[in-house]
Amino acid sequence: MGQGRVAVIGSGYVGLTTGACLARLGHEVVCGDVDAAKVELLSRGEVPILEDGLPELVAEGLASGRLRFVHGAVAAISGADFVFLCLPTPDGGDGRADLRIVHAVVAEIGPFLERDAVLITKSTVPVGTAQQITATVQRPDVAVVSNPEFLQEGTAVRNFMNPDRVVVGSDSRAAAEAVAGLYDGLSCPQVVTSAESAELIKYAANAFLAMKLSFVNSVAALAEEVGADVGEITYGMGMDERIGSKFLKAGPGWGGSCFPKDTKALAAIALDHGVPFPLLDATTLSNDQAQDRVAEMVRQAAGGSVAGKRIALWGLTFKAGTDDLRDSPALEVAARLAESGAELVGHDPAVHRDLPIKPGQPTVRVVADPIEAAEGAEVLVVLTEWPQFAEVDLEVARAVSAGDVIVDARNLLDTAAAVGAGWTVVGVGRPTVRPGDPAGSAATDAQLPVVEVAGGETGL
Ligand SMILES: NC(=O)C1=CN([C@@H]2O[C@H](COP(=O)(O)OP(=O)(O)OC[C@H]3O[C@@H](n4cnc5c(N)ncnc54)[C@H](O)[C@@H]3O)[C@@H](O)[C@H]2O)C=CC1
Ligand SMILES: O=C(O)[C@H]1O[C@H](OP(=O)(O)OP(=O)(O)OC[C@H]2O[C@@H](n3ccc(=O)[nH]c3=O)[C@H](O)[C@@H]2O)[C@H](O)[C@@H](O)[C@@H]1O
Repeated sequence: MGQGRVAVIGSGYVGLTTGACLARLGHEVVCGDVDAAKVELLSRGEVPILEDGLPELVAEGLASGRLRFVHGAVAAISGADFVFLCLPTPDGGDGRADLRIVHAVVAEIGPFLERDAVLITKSTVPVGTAQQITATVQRPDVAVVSNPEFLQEGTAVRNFMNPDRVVVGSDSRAAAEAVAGLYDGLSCPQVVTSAESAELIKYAANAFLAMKLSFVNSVAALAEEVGADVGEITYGMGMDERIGSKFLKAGPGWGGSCFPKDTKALAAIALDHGVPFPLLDATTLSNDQAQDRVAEMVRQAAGGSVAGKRIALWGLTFKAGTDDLRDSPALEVAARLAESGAELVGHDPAVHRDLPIKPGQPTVRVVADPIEAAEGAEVLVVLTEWPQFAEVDLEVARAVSAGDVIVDARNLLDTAAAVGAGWTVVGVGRPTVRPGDPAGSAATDAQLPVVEVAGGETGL
């Protein structure tokens, strides 16, 4: 396995996972972050984000001495052969990625990098960033490698340790292969490319996944109009191996810290290079529409207007299994309801404080229990697919609510049980089910029947 001392700059979702996992793979890792309070917490083994398995790995790394946390980037790179940049690259406001933090850190550490160190962008950065960094560093002995990260929040450790692939791209094949060598303990293909290709692989992968979800959410909108069920449709579509069954769940739009910004950033890259790429704008537009549609479902469920009405929100994070609220579709829907005058009470297993939806807007009052959120609510809305919500006693929820409609924007709940408890259930992309109706086609993917037919021998 490739060996070397590793510095990781930025100890957020990506940097902390990278540092802890590389330490598990046997490397000596020093993580540097500008946030002194975070460094202090991490040095004590306290992990400030919800990420399955990460506290255990951090504790293991600290105990073995292979993982350390220091304040600042320069302090982290002393003695490092490999320096990973895991810094924020947010939307700069016009869709383009804002690289100010990346460039500032590169300028800060450039003169202090060890001789022959390799500088690696793990942050998602636009095409040409490796070239720009090379120009900023002005060190012929220092190679720059793009090594994009594909982990998903909530399953970050598992994804890092069992990746579909590791991508490394650079002008220097030797440097790219040395970085790939750090992952030799993992059994996965290693893809060695140019820096430009590696940078684009990351954006293309994220935008493609976002496009897939936008497509499904538009199919869901159509299904609602024609009386079809998106669960049945995606089940049938997903059996085609060229399409695949993953990432086909309709919902309240997609979000998170990366899909929205990366889809816009790729659109900006295409625009800047004079390449028409209309699918990307359509992907974002369709997502806005999906969020609008869920807000409209809630308005209809409230009798045409939510003004002055209490609405219960089950789920606030951008998906289950994470505490991340960045670009959460749940908060996008909440913002639309707040603009229409709704009073919002929310519950989320990973959120323990009231939330300002957006600057200048009212807050979601956050309570500790889903039943408490339902108390006095005119409409109950499921916005995040936490499995805990499927366990709630819907009869009790119905008894404390002021209304009788659930908008299940994740198609999560047991519709038959909900209807049995007196609820009308409005799902995404499927027919509404009311008490007295047959339970309808509320089957989940797992429940759908497949009739196996013995294949004939055609000789083809
Ligand atoms: N969150 C995710 O699931 C994934 C994110 N990415 C990409 O990885 C990059 C980082 O994302 P996250 O880890 O989510 O961000 P984050 O916001 O969770 O973490 C960034 C960290 O960098 C630190 N930092 C900021 N300025 C600094 C400086 N000047 N010196 C040292 N540390 C500094 C912050 O204090 C923070 O701890 C972004 O480019 C993102 O697009 C890629 C794959 C997955
Ligand atoms: O670059 C990144 O930051 C990461 O972005 C996503 O990972 P993540 O943001 O953690 O979240 P996902 O699991 O991809 O979910 C994104 C959004 O799509 C939604 N989603 C996902 C899957 C699905 O079938 N339906 C659906 O609505 C989720 O609820 C969520 O709002 C990518 O999946 C990662 O590969 C990538 O590394």
